[in-house]
Amino acid sequence: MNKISPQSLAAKKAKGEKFAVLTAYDATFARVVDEAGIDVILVGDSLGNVLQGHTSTLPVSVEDMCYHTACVDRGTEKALIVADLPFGSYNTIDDTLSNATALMQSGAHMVKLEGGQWLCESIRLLTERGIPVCGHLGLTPQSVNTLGGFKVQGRDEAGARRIITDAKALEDAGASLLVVECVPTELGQRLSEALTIPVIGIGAGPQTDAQVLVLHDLLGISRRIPKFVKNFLADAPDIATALENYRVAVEQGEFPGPEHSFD
Ligand SMILES: Nc1nc(=O)c2c([nH]1)NC[C@@H]1CN(c3ccc(C(=O)N[C@@H](CCC(=O)O)C(=O)O)cc3)CN21
Ligand SMILES: CC(C)C(=O)C(=O)O
Ligand SMILES: [Mg+2]
Repeated sequence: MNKISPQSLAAKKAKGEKFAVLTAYDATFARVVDEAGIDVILVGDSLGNVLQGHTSTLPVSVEDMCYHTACVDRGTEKALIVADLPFGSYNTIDDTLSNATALMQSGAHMVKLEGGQWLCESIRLLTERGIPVCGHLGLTPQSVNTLGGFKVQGRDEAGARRIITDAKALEDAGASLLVVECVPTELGQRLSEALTIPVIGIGAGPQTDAQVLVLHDLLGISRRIPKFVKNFLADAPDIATALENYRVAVEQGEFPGPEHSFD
């Protein structure tokens, strides 16, 4: 049984303690991430980019996600495992419940889905059935074709208000965590203040309750490196130390800096 829970993460926020989240997709990296003291491992659909070589997350299947979640589960002792529901796997309530069940039976402790108010009924049903939920707002990569690219979201006041309204709706529906991707620093701060549940930022500035990065980006081996990424292996002797340095930098509020944030 993992030692980190939605409740222990909520308690950290209540005490003003920040925590680190990192992706992993296999047992060996999951073990190294777990041993670095990182509280949450995200089995992200970013595996479509970093493992499969696609230019988006859209081709990733539920089968792919279950396979990698099971691999990560075998390498993890302490961390909470969150698995992405991939593109097209939560279009209907029935699909949402059966695909989330498959991820949980593969070893996930929580599922993540991208979107706002339209997801509230799904989130209510999932939590009623014992499946904790992480929301994902701001730049939602599964919607890259409707967004018109990987662009910063919530730059104007109306857009920022829409994201805050969505975030409160997800929390009210029962979400335990919220990822916010690529929004201005000020909006990252407003979201963290507006919500009781921990807000995990990626390109959302230093004021969020937690930070997440893609493992291969942090190690400096990804094809394209977004602005919000820091290569932690550049100043470390090995991968284990790089991951520990990332965790400490997040916990102490030293990462991300202004050079990794949008204003
Ligand atoms: N390797 C990897 N890292 C990620 O962070 C990641 C993935 N893959 N795949 C899924 C999504 C896609 N993500 C992305 C991809 C590109 C940008 C990007 O190019 N952002 C611009 C912002 C442009 C603007 O100012 O509007 C940047 O400069 O970082 C951001 C997030 C985040 N996720
Ligand atoms: C970038 C993070 C938040 C994600 O959703 C993923 O890795 O798929
Ligand atoms: Mg994802």
